[in-house]
Amino acid sequence: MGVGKGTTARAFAKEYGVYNIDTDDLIESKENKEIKKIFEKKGEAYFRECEQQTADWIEKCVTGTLISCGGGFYKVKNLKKLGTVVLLDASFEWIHNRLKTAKNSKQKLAKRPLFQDQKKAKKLYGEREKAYKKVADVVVNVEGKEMEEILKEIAKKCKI
Ligand SMILES: Nc1ncnc2c1ncn2[C@@H]1O[C@H](COP(=O)(O)OP(=O)(O)OP(=O)(O)O)[C@@H](O)[C@H]1O
Ligand SMILES: O=C(O)C1=C[C@@H](O)[C@@H](O)[C@H](O)C1
Repeated sequence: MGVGKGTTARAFAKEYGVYNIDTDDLIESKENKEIKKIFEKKGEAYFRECEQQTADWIEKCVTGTLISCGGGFYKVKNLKKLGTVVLLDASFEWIHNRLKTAKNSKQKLAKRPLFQDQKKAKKLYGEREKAYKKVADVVVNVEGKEMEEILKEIAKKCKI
């Protein structure tokens, strides 16, 4: 969380004239509940089922679209059938530092149940780091880069 998936996806869509969708937004819309509430009322396992359903829908129905996803979405069974997987990479410290200074970061953190506790969040990052790199087709390090540079690198590496 917080590496900039949503912000980058929106900027990329604008620059390259494609549509973008976000799996967290799709789930909130389908469930008619914020993610925080889904975790509270139905639990994480239910949220993960929602992610798998979303992946199944994407596989069946979505083409030519940029998809930003939740931090745990990489675990869906059919990830590699959905398209080119781009990892926006940055260290935990860098992400955390930017979140501390970003103007909407308090709201952002409040919305994400798995990031309420910094120690636990760091542990989760450590557990996922290798798995993210394993599933990624393309890795773009975003630390200290301007958005323009990030977008160009994504486009070049994805041959767009
Ligand atoms: N290139 C950027 N320059 C400056 N601030 C940025 C940039 N990209 C993202 N941010 C800020 O960093 C924070 C996290 O970005 P964003 O919400 O896009 O992350 P995310 O990975 O989509 O998070 P989540 O998975 O929780 O939705 C936001 O406050 C956003 O405004
Ligand atoms: O990293 C995660 O597992 C999550 C990240 C968020 O984007 C949301 O998908 C949800 O809060 C879970």
